[in-house]
Amino acid sequence: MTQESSPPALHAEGLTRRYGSRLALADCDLRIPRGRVVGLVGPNGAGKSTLLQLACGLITPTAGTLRVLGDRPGADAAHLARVGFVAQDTPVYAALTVADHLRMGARLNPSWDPDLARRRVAQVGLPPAQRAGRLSGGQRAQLALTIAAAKRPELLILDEPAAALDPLARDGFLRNLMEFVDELGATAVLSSHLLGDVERVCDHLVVLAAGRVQLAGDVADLLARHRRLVAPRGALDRLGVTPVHVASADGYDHAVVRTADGPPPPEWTVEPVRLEELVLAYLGRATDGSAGAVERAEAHR
Ligand SMILES: Nc1ncnc2c1ncn2[C@@H]1O[C@H](COP(=O)(O)OP(=O)(O)OP(=O)(O)O)[C@@H](O)[C@H]1O
Repeated sequence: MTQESSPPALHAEGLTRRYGSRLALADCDLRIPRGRVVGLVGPNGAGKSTLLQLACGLITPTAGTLRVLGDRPGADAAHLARVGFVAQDTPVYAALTVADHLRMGARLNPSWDPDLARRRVAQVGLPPAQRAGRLSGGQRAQLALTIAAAKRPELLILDEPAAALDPLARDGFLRNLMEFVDELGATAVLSSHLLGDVERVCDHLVVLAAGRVQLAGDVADLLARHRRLVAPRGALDRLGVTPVHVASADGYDHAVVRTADGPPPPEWTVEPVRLEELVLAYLGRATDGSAGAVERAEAHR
């Protein structure tokens, strides 16, 4: 089966999760194809960790369905082995050494790749005899990534893995992540508040806000489907389309619109939209309460 013909990495239909009376995810439909590096972005409390924990089988949906690699998340040990997870605080066992972690990984995971683990530990300079409690935040993140990747998962899920790292450590971490994904031929889903990181490594984007999917699709398609219009303030009223979002500055309106809304009037300056602007436009729209239909760019590859 090719990556395109195999079941999607993640397929949610009407996915809903409540914590008591709090609605963390509301009726989400989402289809993430395989072979992508997916950026999951959204403000605090948007439901990102909830979605990732559902995908790992750590929690179950209140309503709706979620299929991961074609199966119920955490359906059995074999399915668990196909998914690697690096949780938000990149947890490791403080009293165990780096080498202990690798030994434990080998015992617990049938598909463990000892060569990959040893090679990566050496490459990122993790001292095997060092207790994990004495590693820096960046080193702990590298160890957690190494353990998740040495399972040789088909899907690697990372919840804000680089949040606590300095720019240099983050750069190294992301480079490593990309090498892993290439080497494993895996799909990766990472949540992040750092849009620069998402822009750098992700080719698929999911924007969540208030527990709902606001935007989803391959980055190239999403960028091609939107543009930025700039015109003197007030001209927008004559445009006759509903922009995704408008920001005003220095007497000008900057509107992010869908290309499907037709050609812009001649007095408008048309510019390509950047990923950060696109994300902010959809988040702004969700915050304004003007969110309408979810925007999706279906994957073509
Ligand atoms: N165990 C829990 N018990 C109760 N409410 C929870 C629990 N976990 C999450 N929530 C609530 O669900 C909503 C979504 O939380 P979630 O952690 O999924 O958001 P997030 O997008 O990952 O946020 P952040 O970017 O701050 O990590 C929030 O309102 C949060 O308070």
